[in-house]
Amino acid sequence: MIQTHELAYRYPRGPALLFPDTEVAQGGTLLLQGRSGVGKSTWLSLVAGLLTPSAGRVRVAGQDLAALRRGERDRWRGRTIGFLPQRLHLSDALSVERNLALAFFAAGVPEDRSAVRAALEALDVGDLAQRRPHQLSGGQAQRVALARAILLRPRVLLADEPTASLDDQAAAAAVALLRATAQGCGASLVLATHDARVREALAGAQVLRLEAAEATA
Ligand SMILES: Nc1ncnc2c1ncn2[C@@H]1O[C@H](COP(=O)(O)OP(=O)(O)OP(=O)(O)O)[C@@H](O)[C@H]1O
Repeated sequence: MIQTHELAYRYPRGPALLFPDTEVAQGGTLLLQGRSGVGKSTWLSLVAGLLTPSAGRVRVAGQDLAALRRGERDRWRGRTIGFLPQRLHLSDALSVERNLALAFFAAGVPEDRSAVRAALEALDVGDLAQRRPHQLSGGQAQRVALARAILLRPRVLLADEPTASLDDQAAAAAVALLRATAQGCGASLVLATHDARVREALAGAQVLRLEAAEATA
């Protein structure tokens, strides 16, 4: 479940953004739409607790984010949010398996190697566990990043432009995979995209369309 109320964010040397109120049910799918620069990535970062709102409130899986102290917020995020960023942020210094293991460290919970193996198997990349990320194709790297995102069975799965660099077939597969993966762990799914193919694939899903509306505060 995600709820936002009068949410706004002002970048120190950038625009002030004001977001429409939103409610996404647990297990629901939200398409976050709007042209480039309108604030989709910012909205995702606010919901993930990576940015602190200038005004308004965010509640995710029953937790009011403003009630969390900084250190608590990082652990909360590690346990609650699965994030598939635009740039995948996999470390080439570590094997695929060790990249996933970092998620336990970030969440402050004991490492569980069998869960790492299970997540990689679920995304059909179990045989790549010992490779380094630079030895993977783009699609394989995305699957690995998705395996990392669901490793701790998040309540919310956030994906930022997951089809941006994919051809039609791969884009359809990525959307289907995200949906199935979110359903598999009962997570709410948010896809930020301006890709018409995703809109078509998820016709009927809840939509939040962001417009270029600057806050006056
Ligand atoms: N660190 C920053 N400092 C100042 N301005 C920023 C910063 N990050 C983003 N912005 C600005 O905030 C606005 C929203 O950016 P954001 O990345 O959220 O948009 P977006 O809708 O995700 O764009 P895209 O579709 O191109 O990824 C843009 O005008 C951007 O230039």
